[in-house]
Amino acid sequence: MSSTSTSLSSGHSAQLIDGKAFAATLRNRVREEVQAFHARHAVTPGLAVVLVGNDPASEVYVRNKAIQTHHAGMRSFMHMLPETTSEEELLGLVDRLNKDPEIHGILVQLPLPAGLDARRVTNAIAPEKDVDGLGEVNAGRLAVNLPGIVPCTPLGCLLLLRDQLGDMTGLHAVVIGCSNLVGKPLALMLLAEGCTVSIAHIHTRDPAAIAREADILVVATGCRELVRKDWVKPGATVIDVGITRTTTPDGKSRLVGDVAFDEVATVAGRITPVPGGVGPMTIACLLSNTLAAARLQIEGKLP
Ligand SMILES: Nc1nc(=O)c2c([nH]1)NC[C@@H]1CN(c3ccc(C(=O)N[C@@H](CCC(=O)O)C(=O)O)cc3)C=[N+]21
Repeated sequence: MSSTSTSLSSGHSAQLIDGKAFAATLRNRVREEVQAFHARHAVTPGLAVVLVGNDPASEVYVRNKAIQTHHAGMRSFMHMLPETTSEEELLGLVDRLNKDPEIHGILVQLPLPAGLDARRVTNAIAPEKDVDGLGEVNAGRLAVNLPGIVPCTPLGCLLLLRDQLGDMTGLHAVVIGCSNLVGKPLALMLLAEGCTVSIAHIHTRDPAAIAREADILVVATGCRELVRKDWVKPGATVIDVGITRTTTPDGKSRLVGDVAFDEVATVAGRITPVPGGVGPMTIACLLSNTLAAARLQIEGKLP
């Protein structure tokens, strides 16, 4: 759905993958399903978001999450904790949220301030409430192809790719970046789709050469504009997960991705923009995961 050609003067120009429009469609579908769920069980799905410290960028995301959670007909519970919060206090909150029947999903915003063990906190979230899919139970279930809750950003990428490409069997997918949050789970999801998957990371000798083999190229490194035109096979589908905030010479704030968009769009077949690509899909998938978690807890099964 909703692809438009980028208006570049150069010969070949990529179709733009409109993540913002796709996310709006997904959020509407979640809202309808939340209504149907409420009609069956008289239960409103609830999402708890925990933010420790005051990182301004995180505060923006967290506020957006709360607004969109309400729009989807779900309840949102915000927990803003001071930078000085101890690990024991944070684990105590997670424990209370685990036991609270009004909460179906728990997300602890990352990164946590120095001194707090993110692995330990993430693992303390009950697996059936782990809407980020980052705990060992959900991560392990993904690795062995069992149903579970999968991380929001890779899920958003996968939904965009399925919508654009349909059956991906046999396509070569190259994922640049191997984080537990994005690259690694996405590589497993693409493998389950039947793709041949290569993962490039910080120690990869010639990432450009590997990227050039890709039918599907996903970039999740956090290195702004890492991927240039000569990294991309003509006609490839390019998904840009990176978001870096920069300031232009005239003092305006601007978001840039991990892909040099203007030049890559002249060779790629399809490409996601930043902003308006993967970012909005992440939040829409968080809402979808919260409903899935509520179904798992109330109906005993994942949708
Ligand atoms: N436990 C955890 N789970 C996360 O999923 C998580 C996290 N921690 N920490 C921070 C990152 C970042 N993240 C984004 C979500 C939406 C946009 C988004 O909507 N971006 C808009 C632009 C928003 C803007 O203008 O700033 C876009 O790309 O169009 C971006 C980034 C989720 N994260």
